[in-house]
Amino acid sequence: MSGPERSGRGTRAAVLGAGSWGTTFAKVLADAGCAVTLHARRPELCEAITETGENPDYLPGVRLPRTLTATVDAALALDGADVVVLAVPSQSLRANLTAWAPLLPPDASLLSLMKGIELGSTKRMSEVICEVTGAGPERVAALSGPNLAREIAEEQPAATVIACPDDDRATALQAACHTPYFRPYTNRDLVGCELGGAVKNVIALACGIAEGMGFGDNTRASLITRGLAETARLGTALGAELTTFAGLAGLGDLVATCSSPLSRNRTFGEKLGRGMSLEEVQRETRQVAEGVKSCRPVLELARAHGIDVPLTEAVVKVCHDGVPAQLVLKEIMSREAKPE
Ligand SMILES: NC(=O)C1=CN([C@@H]2O[C@H](COP(=O)(O)OP(=O)(O)OC[C@H]3O[C@@H](n4cnc5c(N)ncnc54)[C@H](O)[C@@H]3O)[C@@H](O)[C@H]2O)C=CC1
Ligand SMILES: O=C(CO)COP(=O)(O)O
Repeated sequence: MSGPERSGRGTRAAVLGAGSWGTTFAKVLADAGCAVTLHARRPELCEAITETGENPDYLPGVRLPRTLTATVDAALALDGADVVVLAVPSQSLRANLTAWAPLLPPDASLLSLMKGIELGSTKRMSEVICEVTGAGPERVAALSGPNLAREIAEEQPAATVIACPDDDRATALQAACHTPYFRPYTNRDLVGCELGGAVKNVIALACGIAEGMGFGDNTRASLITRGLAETARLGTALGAELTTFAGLAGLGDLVATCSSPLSRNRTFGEKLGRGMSLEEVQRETRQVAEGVKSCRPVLELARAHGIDVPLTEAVVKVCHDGVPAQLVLKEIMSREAKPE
């Protein structure tokens, strides 16, 4: 593996989705030496990025590399791309990708940045990508890890995982985004990495709810640890490797998201824990908090495989069934006593 200095040189990348993570990752790719085009939906955002060299809506104050260009034209962004990065909210992937699929270069690697499970189908994002585009699984990868966008945009050091069943593609993607501040590892366990990313958002909601109810570090550590246990139970039932959950896409991401005030999921949960209704919190939330929608398909997946996921169940009750957090807490704490 080459060093991080410009190891992406010669790679053309299209990033579809100019929100906080799409824009940040476009910067990472450009800093690694790739030629990057960022696709945004709104012309006024494209203009602002082009004119000011910043994304004022999602990353105010962060200078974007001059080599990064923005466009509303998806065909232009995708023309000649070796790497296509998908960075839209999970529940909007299918509709967006249906429009983009005819424009995808035939051999491009398709890299998902998304951390969610599709409502209705209970599919992981890589499964949706294969289904909509007809791409073979070897072309599809997911990037996941403790990667709060704002910190990475500020070039604070962090590591991540690129999961892909094809080793050569994983290594090429690793080179394309390796910078002095962003260190990607490869992994073959796509199921485990995607599931870790999706379920940690649900557990981060639980941590936020606990925070909003006034509880401290013991509660959060208990939720993180038992949350990891239920993620690993579900993941291994779906074919993931147990060791993935001890890695960056498991424990790493869970710790970062559950602890950080930058996390949208944790912040969303905190407002619920303080007594706001789902609708009230949704009204004042501009960016996506994936766990709010993904908690239901995660629970559905768990039930279909006979796996006990009490924390996910608790989050579904608070978010969608209108059960007061105090009552859900009482239920969780009085579950049957058992060995760890
Ligand atoms: N922000 C972060 O720190 C990280 C986010 N992620 C994941 O990356 C994915 C994208 O997240 P962000 O960029 O943070 O989201 P965001 O809410 O900041 O931006 C979403 C982007 O998708 C676009 N979009 C396209 N179709 C849309 C639709 N139908 N509804 C709403 N927006 C639509 C929006 O215009 C916007 O550019 C999510 O799955 C998230 O979990 C993963 C790691 C870090
Ligand atoms: O996935 C993330 C960090 O790795 C971002 O978490 P939030 O979506 O909760 O902000």
